[in-house]
Amino acid sequence: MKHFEANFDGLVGPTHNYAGLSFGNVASLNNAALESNPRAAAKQGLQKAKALADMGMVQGMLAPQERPDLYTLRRIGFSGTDAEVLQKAAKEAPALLNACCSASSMWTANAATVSPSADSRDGKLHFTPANLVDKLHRSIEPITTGNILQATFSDSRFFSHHSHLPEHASFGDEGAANHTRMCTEYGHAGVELFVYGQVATDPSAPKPTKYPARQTLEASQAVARLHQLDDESTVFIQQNPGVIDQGVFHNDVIAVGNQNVLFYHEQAFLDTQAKLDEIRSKLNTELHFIEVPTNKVGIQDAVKSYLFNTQIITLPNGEMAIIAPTDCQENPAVFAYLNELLTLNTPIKQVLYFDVKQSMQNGGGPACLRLRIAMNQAELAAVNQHTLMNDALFGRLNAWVDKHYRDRLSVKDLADPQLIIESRTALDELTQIMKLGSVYQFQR
Ligand SMILES: NCCC[C@H](NC(=O)CCC(=O)O)C(=O)O
Repeated sequence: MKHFEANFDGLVGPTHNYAGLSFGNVASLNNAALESNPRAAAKQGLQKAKALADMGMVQGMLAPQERPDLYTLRRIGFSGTDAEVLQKAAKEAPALLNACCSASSMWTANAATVSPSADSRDGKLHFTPANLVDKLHRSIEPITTGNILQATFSDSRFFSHHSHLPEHASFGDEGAANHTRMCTEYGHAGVELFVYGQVATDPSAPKPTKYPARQTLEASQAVARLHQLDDESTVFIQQNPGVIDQGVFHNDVIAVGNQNVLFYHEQAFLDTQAKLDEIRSKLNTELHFIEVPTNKVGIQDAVKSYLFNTQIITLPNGEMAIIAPTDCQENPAVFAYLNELLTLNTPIKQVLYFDVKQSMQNGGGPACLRLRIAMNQAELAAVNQHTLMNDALFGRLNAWVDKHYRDRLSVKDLADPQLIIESRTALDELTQIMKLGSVYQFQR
């Protein structure tokens, strides 16, 4: 049966804004208080998704979440009408209001960890929504994420959905941003790499000192157990704490894999050589470990340009391409490296640049915007077909964005009660376009 890797991109929500919510994420902090353009953000994401579909890739979209999150605001004691809840929160706890308004679910690399059926003992495709406990504004995502994933991958003959891990720092889980998979063919058993930032149950183990390590080994191991993966098909790698302290808040800011290619910075991991040997022993095939040295691209350039937050995709002709943000073109060291990479006799034969600056300004590159799902033809046929990108969906979603989204939004606009009405009207219509049913609380 045919098998391939699908990308499901997060549709940017109507409240996309810059609130400086992510300590340890340099772009989020540096761009706090910048005015955003939700309409442009959504359209940049749609352009990238459509371009991949046009290249013959399987491309889907995942719906955004309902924001402002009035349920959380009520849960923490703000009462009255919707408008009163917003006004009181804006006055008494503006930082909490900001956290309840983020469109951060757009970064679907953090929505969940996904293991394909080829790797799991029960032969099903497994999903575990990430609990995202390290950041308040993201910790309110997993329940609705689970609803959206179940509405998109609903057929229980093929798909197995788990609940998110316990909501405690010991199980800090950021989903696929800290997970990559190596394989020969997408439909054959591969090796799943789980990259963690700290060991929660061992206080003496290495960890960053300045910024948080969002992913724990305990969380990664729990996901591997839930997904029925064997020791032989998993490798657990610790991220270098030193790079977390320089702004590498997820592994996908410093490494990315596709099939038999692992593209990573020389400083990305601890015990690099031993871990590469382990991958080699567990995946017996020709592997391309493309290590980028510090003297060619420093950590600051990697973080600023998001060289590793690129998507490496296998095109229908079998060649690989890198989908990079235009920020990589604008950084001389990174641009020179990417041009050199194309001459290095690796499977990567082209680099395509996309403007995703609205997302980049919050620390999300092309890879953050997508959730990868390796699947086969039968599984694809079981997916909600109204979520799959094609000319019709692209047209409908662009028209939907034009109709409902603002072209500027600043943090002070988040208390505007009109924004809730606009957002709910838009999402209600979206659930009809994508035939999702009632995934949002306001619809239940
Ligand atoms: N995978 C990319 C995730 C980026 C995301 N940024 C944010 O949430 C920034 C939100 C803000 O600051 O308004 C994060 O850090 O988790």
